[in-house]
Amino acid sequence: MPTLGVNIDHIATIRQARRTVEPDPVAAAVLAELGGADGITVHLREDRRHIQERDVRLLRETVRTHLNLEMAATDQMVAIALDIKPDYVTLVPEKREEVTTEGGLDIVGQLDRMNEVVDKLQSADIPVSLFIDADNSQIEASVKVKAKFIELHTGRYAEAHNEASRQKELDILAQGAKQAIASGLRINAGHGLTYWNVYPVACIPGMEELNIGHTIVSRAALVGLERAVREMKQAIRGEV
Ligand SMILES: CC(=O)[C@@H](O)[C@H](O)COP(=O)(O)O
Ligand SMILES: NCC(=O)COP(=O)(O)O
Repeated sequence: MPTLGVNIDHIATIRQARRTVEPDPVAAAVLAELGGADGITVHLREDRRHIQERDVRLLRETVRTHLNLEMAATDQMVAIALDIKPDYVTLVPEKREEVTTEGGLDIVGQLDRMNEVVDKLQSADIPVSLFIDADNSQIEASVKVKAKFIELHTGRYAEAHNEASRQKELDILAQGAKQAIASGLRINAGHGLTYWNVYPVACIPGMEELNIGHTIVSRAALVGLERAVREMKQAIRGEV
């Protein structure tokens, strides 16, 4: 079965809603690891809407599993990655106005640039994963640029509205995984996975790691709410 990389971006989203210091993603990473996370994933977006550079620097010091830094393939981000040295980098596409990552990277359309970025990072011993759709030509291009991993974008599978389209998207992911492994790539997957849709993706042969965030942070907010209210009542009574 694949390992679990817990994406803690949306802990930082709550903090940034008030530009305050809580909740701290660094504390969240410790708790995620105590809960069994096999890795910690953060997406340092160019617009810094959630995770901040300070978070990545501190996480580099505190994470005991492995740190996966998701980032756009820009010069600024490459410089940050070379300085902080995460355990691996996942290159992702970014649009400023998007609510969340909308699709996979176009490796085919920017082969030279991807080649350059993958080479810079991997020459510094930072393995690179490319976040792509399970598309034949994008997988071939990922092999050409010599990335160690790809992360299959599971967004379309997650958003499928009925069983038939979900099964169709799952078959596409499984076929992409098969092609990638046969070409020597290692495979991860993520985006939009939930407690209800994760298992079929976890069963795809050769899947190494699933990166999951939003659903875990959402559930944490609900399962932790009763205790949080109880503790505030105690605080009001001067008991904590
Ligand atoms: C690339 C990816 O799937 C994650 O980084 C996800 O996008 C979480 O971050 P956002 O919610 O900011 O998109
Ligand atoms: N790369 C996917 C990821 O890190 C988490 O995505 P999500 O579970 O927050 O949709």
